[in-house]
Amino acid sequence: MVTDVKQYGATFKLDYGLVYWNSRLEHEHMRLVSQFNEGDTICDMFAGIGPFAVPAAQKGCIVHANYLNPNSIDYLMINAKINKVEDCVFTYNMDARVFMRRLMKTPICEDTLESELAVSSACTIHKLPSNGTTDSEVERSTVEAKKLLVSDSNDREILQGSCLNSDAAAKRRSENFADDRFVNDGAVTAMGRSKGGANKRMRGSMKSISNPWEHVDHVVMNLPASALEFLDVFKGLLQRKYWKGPLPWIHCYCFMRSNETKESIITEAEVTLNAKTHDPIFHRVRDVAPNKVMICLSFRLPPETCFKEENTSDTNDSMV
Ligand SMILES: C[S@@+](CC[C@H](N)C(=O)[O-])C[C@H]1O[C@@H](n2cnc3c(N)ncnc32)[C@H](O)[C@@H]1O
Repeated sequence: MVTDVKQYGATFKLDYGLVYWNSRLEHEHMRLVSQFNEGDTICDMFAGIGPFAVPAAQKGCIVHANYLNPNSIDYLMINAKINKVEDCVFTYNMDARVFMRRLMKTPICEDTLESELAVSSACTIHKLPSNGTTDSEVERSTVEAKKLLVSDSNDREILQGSCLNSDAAAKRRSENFADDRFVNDGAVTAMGRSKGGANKRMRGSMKSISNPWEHVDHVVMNLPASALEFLDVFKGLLQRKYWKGPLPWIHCYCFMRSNETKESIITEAEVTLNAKTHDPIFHRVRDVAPNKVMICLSFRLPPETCFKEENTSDTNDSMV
């Protein structure tokens, strides 16, 4: 059943039979987005139909939103369009670990700054991975995405519009912003495609756009049953020589059962990260069952986790 729901200023179209939606998370979506600033770069590893991604984009953030279920990505793109933020939301349809590794992959050639990002955007919905056929999860999700593409001509228009736009924007970002995160009005306007809405707002107000391998402000991980396990993706993910500014905040959702404590959850995260977190923030989201609460563990990514050693640059190629 297709229906429309509203969360604060955003409208979401969804089919309850095809996608995940939990209206009890409304306040949590808004709480987290309230921590983002205009111009921030956000990665949402488990984006669903966009309850973090769309309001973040409405706020003037650039959002890289990924999900394994192609039906959800379909609705995410529809919702980005409904809310007039399709130019700020880049969508990906692959396993979350593969997504992060591809997004953070540094330029193939430092001189041209040709980047894997364009490949990443292109291969998500309407193209096969360039030569990444070794990863069965990407392969599977891409095949599913291809099926989706031929299934409905109305959706196809939206899918292709969004993808083409993402590709063009990614290319422009490679050309214009690779050396300098701080861009002028004109460069940002060049990203805009539709009239009015968020784009109009962005023209006058957006301050910076970064290549994700250079800077990301927040990573959202809303997969409470196993997000803690996915923290391993950050090991050696970034290259110090490219990174600019502070490391990202990670917002990792998980369940805490009666036999667990705040300390045991943090320890589990730190074991996976292989590093200590500094002043992690522990937020209780909601009671899920008598002995189970959903929590959000937020912390800045420790440098010991994410920077590969300078002399192991080949690690970047072996990751995907
Ligand atoms: C709890 S939902 C969160 C959706 C959205 N962020 C929200 O708040 O409504 C997490 C979803 O992640 C998807 N998922 C599971 N494993 C995944 C993976 N390896 N990569 C990407 N998405 C995955 C599942 O389909 C699951 O429904």
